[in-house]
Amino acid sequence: MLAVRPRSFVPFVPTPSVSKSEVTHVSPMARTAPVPAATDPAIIRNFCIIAHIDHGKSTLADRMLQKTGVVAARDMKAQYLDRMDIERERGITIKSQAVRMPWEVDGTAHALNMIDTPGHVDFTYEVSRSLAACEGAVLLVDAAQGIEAQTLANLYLAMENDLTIIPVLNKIDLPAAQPEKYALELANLIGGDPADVLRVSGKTGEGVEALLDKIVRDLPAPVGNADAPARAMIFDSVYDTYRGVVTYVRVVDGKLSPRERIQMMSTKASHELLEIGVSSPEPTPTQGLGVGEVGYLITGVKDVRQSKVGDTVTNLAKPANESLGGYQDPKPMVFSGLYPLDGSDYPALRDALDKLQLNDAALVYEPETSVALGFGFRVGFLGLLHLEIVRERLEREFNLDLISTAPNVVYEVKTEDKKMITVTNPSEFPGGKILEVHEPMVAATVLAPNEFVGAIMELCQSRRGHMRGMDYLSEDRVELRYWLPLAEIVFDFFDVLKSKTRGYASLDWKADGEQISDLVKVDILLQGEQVDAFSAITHKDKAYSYGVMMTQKLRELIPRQQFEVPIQAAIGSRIIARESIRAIRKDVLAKCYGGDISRKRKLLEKQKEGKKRMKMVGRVEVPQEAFIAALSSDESKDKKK
Ligand SMILES: Nc1nc2c(ncn2[C@@H]2O[C@H](COP(=O)(O)OP(=O)(O)OP(=O)(O)O)[C@@H](O)[C@H]2O)c(=O)[nH]1
Repeated sequence: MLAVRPRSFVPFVPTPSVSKSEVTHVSPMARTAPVPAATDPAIIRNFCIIAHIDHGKSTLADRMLQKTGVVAARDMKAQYLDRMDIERERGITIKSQAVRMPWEVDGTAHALNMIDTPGHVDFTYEVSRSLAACEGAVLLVDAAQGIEAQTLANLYLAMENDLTIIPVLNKIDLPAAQPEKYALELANLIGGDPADVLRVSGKTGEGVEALLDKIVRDLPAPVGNADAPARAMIFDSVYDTYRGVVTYVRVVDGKLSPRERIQMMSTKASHELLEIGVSSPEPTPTQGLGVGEVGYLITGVKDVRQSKVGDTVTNLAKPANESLGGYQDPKPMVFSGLYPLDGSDYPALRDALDKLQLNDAALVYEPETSVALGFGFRVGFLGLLHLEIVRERLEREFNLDLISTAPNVVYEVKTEDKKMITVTNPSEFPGGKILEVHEPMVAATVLAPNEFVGAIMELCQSRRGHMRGMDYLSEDRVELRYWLPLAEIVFDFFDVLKSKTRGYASLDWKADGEQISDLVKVDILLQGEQVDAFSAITHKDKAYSYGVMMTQKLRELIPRQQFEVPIQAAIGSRIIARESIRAIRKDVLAKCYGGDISRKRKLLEKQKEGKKRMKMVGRVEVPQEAFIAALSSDESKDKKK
């Protein structure tokens, strides 16, 4: 599937505390001499670390930075490469970074370029581009957990890119580690001898030097044509407040030099190379980047959409004929409406989205209005994690209070006159006769101990899944493959899976075609008026339960009014569920007793404030909290993934 992820606004300024002299000084051994300039491809090794989430990639990467002397121990903060605050808090890697590290083997100084990759399924495209920039991959597996779904998914991606794989077991310091068992599992998976599986601890540093040696010895050096027109692949592109967009590239052929003009092959846009250099790990300008080298470019462009992940950079004066291929535009998979709680924040929300987009090529949005929620935006995301991150940043960095509508996937609807309509919002679902509704599908892989096979099958079946296969990875671990509708998997599937398997199952999925399904739009009516924010597209068999769930929930959330309020769920004009809120008589006089005018005024002020928070839907007053509570059911469920 496709992906580019949100970027940080972290200033790209060298840290004064890591000066060059210190770097050599702190080096733990003589093997970490400074990387020579103008590198001969024979001494370069480009690799990445691939792993299931939480298996310890970032910790190992940190330890490598320390062992190679590029970061002094005292400057080491946990997860040096995960710069974004949200990343640190959640302990996940969202953006990838490339770092150059010196490492000497048999008296020869080598330059190791390590590309840290994100692990979440929303950002798989990022992983695949990072892999394409490497010759080898360290396949890292937690020695207390064994192979998980993303271990497999990433391994397959690495194999598709013809990478040399170095299998490594991490966390061997843990008392629960079972290196023998999992070395065998790994060896069965990729072939080879279990004794060749390296054992390391990112935490204590044990085995890390042996791993660096193995990277130098086992991985092939990059090959390319130094005399050909330049071709470099963009594998990351980050917006920086001071310098504009910083683009990370891997040079395949030719050379890129400072001050020359370069061209982006997909858009044909040309830019001047203001600066070119390598990260070690702070940016260090160089006289250019040659075959096999990994580094950064600064051209002064202000928007990452002008420098997209997967695109090929070439010289404008001597352009290459063919791009490196594999370029895809990021495609949003999940849409949600974002509305400011306070209507007057609408321009601020628009400005904030504009700013975030500078740094996130995958973020798309357009204005939308809702009867219930007022002015807002329909925003497209790569997945729920992407949605949460964007929302959190809008709230945190731009101080906005937001309501988001229940997320939905994109449907293609064929109407009676054979027109195909793309529906990103349930309210766009056409009313008349519908011939077909196409929904996006995913190929999902679940890994779990075999005692849970029954529970997993039951869950996938209830989510309209089609089984595609099942394999035993070892005697007690099974891999199940399903074809499932994206809409069924993207929201709470992982949570339910975890609870049904006591946390032992892991999940990975990628977009895989579409299917025609029996889908309908369920509307929610209050006092006979449709509330657009609550409409949903569901499978026909699930429409009734959605209707009942939503009407019951709203009955609890909406305060009693002075008249009876029917809450109905309907498919077209057919009512499928109904609840009603009984009437109350509001004793307005009770608030005004006593003669003190200031007290009366205070009461009036309070009432006015209360009214402000009410949204009028027809004649029914719906407190904003009811919208939030009703819409929040599907949110924040993807966190643990
Ligand atoms: N005991 C022990 N714990 C480790 C080791 N390596 C990592 N951890 C812990 O495992 C957890 C996950 O480590 P990370 O480095 O954040 O894992 P990651 O794979 O980078 O995770 P993402 O960035 O979310 O993909 C952290 O709590 C680490 O402290 C190790 O060698 N031994």
